[in-house]
Amino acid sequence: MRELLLAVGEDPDRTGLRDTPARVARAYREMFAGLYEEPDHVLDRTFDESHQELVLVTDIPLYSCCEHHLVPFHGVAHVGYIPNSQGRVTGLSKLARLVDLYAKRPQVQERLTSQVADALMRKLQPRGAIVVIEAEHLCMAMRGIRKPGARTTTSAVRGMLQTSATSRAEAIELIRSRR
Ligand SMILES: Nc1nc2c(ncn2[C@@H]2O[C@H](COP(=O)(O)OP(=O)(O)OP(=O)(O)O)[C@@H](O)[C@H]2O)c(=O)[nH]1
Ligand SMILES: [Zn+2]
Repeated sequence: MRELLLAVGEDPDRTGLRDTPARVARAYREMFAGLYEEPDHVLDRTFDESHQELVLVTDIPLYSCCEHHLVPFHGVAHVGYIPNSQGRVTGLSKLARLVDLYAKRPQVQERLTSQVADALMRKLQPRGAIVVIEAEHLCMAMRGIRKPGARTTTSAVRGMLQTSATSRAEAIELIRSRR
């Protein structure tokens, strides 16, 4: 970080910047903590609720970091799944924890979206999963093309939510009509 400050023409020894490299190191440790966490552990505890229809958590706030520019992208994630025939469900907070874990890595939005869906499929073996992420990329807002407000939507749909048009339509409708 000291080298970086020098490279942009700053004086890393001036009072305001003296603690910055260590401060940024601590901030990065937090922002990229997901690199050191095991996603499957998030979903270790499940409950047998014999619920076999859609479970959907919408508007999970999301902060991640674009791996191309190392600047933030932020928005919301909607995460849903249809439990398997045993009705194995996870705690609702775990869906948000999963989003957080993968968001706290250098990311691209597409990979973040599919990683969450794939972790759900792997661990819960649900009949289907859907993840939709809507985000604004600051690398497109504050620099470069400079289009603040432009929003990117990505989706990852697996299993029955991919193959059954009715199931997918129900989930999409619930995501669209929220609030
Ligand atoms: N697919 C995808 N692209 C992203 C994401 N975040 C940032 N980008 C894009 O990554 C691309 C990197 O393009 P480059 O041409 O290598 O970099 P650049 O010269 O800084 O590009 P500009 O942003 O167009 O100025 C840009 O088009 C970004 O908009 C993401 O999550 N997914
Ligand atoms: Zn970027």
